Amino acid sequence: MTDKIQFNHVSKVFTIRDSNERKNGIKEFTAINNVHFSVKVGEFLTLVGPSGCGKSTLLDLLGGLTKPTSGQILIDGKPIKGPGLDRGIVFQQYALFPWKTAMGNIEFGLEAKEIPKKERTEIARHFLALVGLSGFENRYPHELSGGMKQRIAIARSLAYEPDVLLMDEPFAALDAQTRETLQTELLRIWEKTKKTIIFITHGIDEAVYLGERIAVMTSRPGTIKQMIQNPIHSRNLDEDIRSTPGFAQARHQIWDLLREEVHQSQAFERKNETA
Ligand SMILES: Nc1ncnc2c1ncn2[C@@H]1O[C@H](COP(=O)(O)OP(=O)(O)OP(=O)(O)O)[C@@H](O)[C@H]1O
Repeated sequence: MTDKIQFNHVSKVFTIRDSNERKNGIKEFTAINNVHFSVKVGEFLTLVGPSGCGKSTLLDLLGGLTKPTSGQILIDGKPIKGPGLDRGIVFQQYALFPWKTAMGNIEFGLEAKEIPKKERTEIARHFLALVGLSGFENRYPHELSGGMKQRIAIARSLAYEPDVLLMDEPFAALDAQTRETLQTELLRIWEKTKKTIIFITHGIDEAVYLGERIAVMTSRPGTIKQMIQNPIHSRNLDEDIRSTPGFAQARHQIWDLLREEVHQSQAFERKNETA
């Protein structure tokens, strides 16, 4: 399989204001350092790491919302120049337009592609059905549950047919039961659509349940500590995979890798709190 995405030794340094610094009150802060990995066409990669290790920065770079300080990110062999309709992004907060209905929200991305109204409606209906929300076409976001809103956000991202779906802790704000249901639905959608997915999470269980491969990140500055081929990924979605010994083993392996990173990240946060 060919590479869809390549991170070639990517680093991102932010400049931040700091009154204790001599250099005009400006300090440099390395958020991610020398990140180097690739993702195959149609692959589902989960990225797990401690708080503040640069997960969202990495996704923002992929989305073209910000640029690397050094290194290069390629999609289909070409450097990313900015945001594009080839990449759909789903954030933790649903980011739906409150004044648009479910259909209106899904159709939004299609308007940018200048797809005629009739076709837009057909496509939106198709993706509403794909996320299990047929019948909710005319509901406004405030009339939907958190899980439903996130399904709409996923449908909206899929509707304009991006090759790549970038997901930044999309289920973090949901209750445990809804989260597990949506995780299974996301896998079904992925099997049907064959999108390349990069999914960021704090949760080890979520990373193991979803990822074909799991990238474990170090604490700040974030880099890839280890890339793990998930031994339990090919399975029947109706099976209770979370209770299998393979799942427990993968979970344990990742926790072993993360433990030290989480402690470092917490120590950094405490130090900054008292500074
Ligand atoms: N625009 C910015 N300017 C300055 N610093 C930034 C900026 N964006 C992020 N950072 C810093 O870079 C580091 C990485 O942030 P990022 O949000 O990518 O981490 P994260 O792993 O997604 O965190 P969390 O798991 O808590 O959501 C943090 O210390 C953050 O404060």
